Amino acid sequence: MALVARVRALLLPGSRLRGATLGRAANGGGAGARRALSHRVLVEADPAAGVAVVKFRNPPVNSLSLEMLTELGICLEKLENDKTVRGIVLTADRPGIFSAGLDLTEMCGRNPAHYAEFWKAVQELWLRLYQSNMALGAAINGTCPAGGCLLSLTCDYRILADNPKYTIGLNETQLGIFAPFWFKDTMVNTIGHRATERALQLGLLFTPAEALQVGLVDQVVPEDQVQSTALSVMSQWLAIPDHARQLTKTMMRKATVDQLLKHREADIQNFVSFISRDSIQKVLQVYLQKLRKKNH
Ligand SMILES: CCCCCC/C=C/CC(=O)SCCNC(=O)CCNC(=O)[C@H](O)C(C)(C)COP(=O)(O)OP(=O)(O)OC[C@H]1O[C@@H](n2cnc3c(N)ncnc32)[C@H](O)[C@@H]1OP(=O)(O)O
Repeated sequence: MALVARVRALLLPGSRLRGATLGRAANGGGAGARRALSHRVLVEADPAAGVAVVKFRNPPVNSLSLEMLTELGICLEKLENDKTVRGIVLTADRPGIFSAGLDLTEMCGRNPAHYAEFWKAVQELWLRLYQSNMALGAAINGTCPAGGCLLSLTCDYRILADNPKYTIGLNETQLGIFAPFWFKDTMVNTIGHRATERALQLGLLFTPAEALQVGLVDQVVPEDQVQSTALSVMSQWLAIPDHARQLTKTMMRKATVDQLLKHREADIQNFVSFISRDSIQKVLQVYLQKLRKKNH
C-alpha cells in the first residue's frame, strides 16, 4: 500500500492516529513550540533556529512498526514542506532506547502481502531520510540496534550518549537474518568497506567508545548533553548555504540511492521470499520468545 493509502487506513475509525493533531498546534508555534504531529512521533520546532527535534515515542522500545514508519514518514514530509525548517534532529522521547529497530512482529507469522507492504514502508522511510535536503542529526540517547542504527546512519552526523549500556550496530546476523544491500551501503558510506564487512558478518553492537573509534558516531557526550550537542552541531551545518550543502549531499549519496531505486521491486520480492522461509520464521520466533521470556 502506498504512503497515502496507508495514511487513509490509519485515519479509519478505530485507528489510534485518528484525531491526532497533524498541523501546527493551537498556540501557533514560536521558539521552542511543542507540536504533537501524531501519537508515536513528537515534534519540537524552533523556527528561529530553523530546526525541528523529532522524538520517537513508540513504547516500549520505539520499534519501527508499520504504523510507526507511516507516522514518521508523514511527519518528515510535513517538515520538508515547512519553509521554516532547515534541519532535523532525530532522538527518542525518553532516554534508554533510541529504537529497537524493525518491529519483529511485522516480520513473524504474517502473510506475503503484509511482508511486502512492510518492506516497502521501510524502503520509503530510508529513501525519504537518505535523500532529505535538510540537514539531519541523530541525538542517540539510548540503545540503537539494527533498523535503529540504520535510521541514525541516514543522518549527516550522530551524537551518542556516553553510557556503556547503549550499543549501536547492524546486528541482523545475530538474529539469523542479514542486512540487505542498502543497509550495507549506508554503513559502508559511513565507516568504510572493511569495517562494515567485519561489523555485518559478526553482527557487532558497538559500545560508545568502540562506535567512536570506528567512526560510526561523530561524538560521544555525557547523557544529559546529547540533544544540546546535536543542536549546536546542527548550527554548524546550517551555517553553510543550503544549496551548496544540498548539492554536495546529493552528489555523495546519489549512487547509493540509485541502486535501491533501480532494484526496489526485486528487493521487496527478495525480502518476502527470505522472510517467509520456515527456517527464518522459526529463528525469528525463537528470538522474540527469548525477548519476551525475560519479562514473564
Ligand atoms: C533480505 C533481508 C532480510 C532481513 C532484513 C531484516 C532486517 C531487520 C532489521 C531489524 O531491525 S530486526 C530487529 C533487531 N532488533 C533487535 O535485535 C533488538 C531486540 N530488542 C532488544 O534487544 C531489547 O528489547 C532492547 C532494545 C535492548 C530493550 O531491552 P529492554 O530490556 O528494555 O526491553 P525488553 O524487555 O527486551 O523489550 C520490551 C518488549 O518489547 C519487545 N521488543 C523488543 N524489541 C522488539 C522489536 N525489535 N520488535 C518487536 N518487539 C520488540 C520485547 O519482546 C518485549 O515484549 P514483551 O515482553 O513486553 O511482550
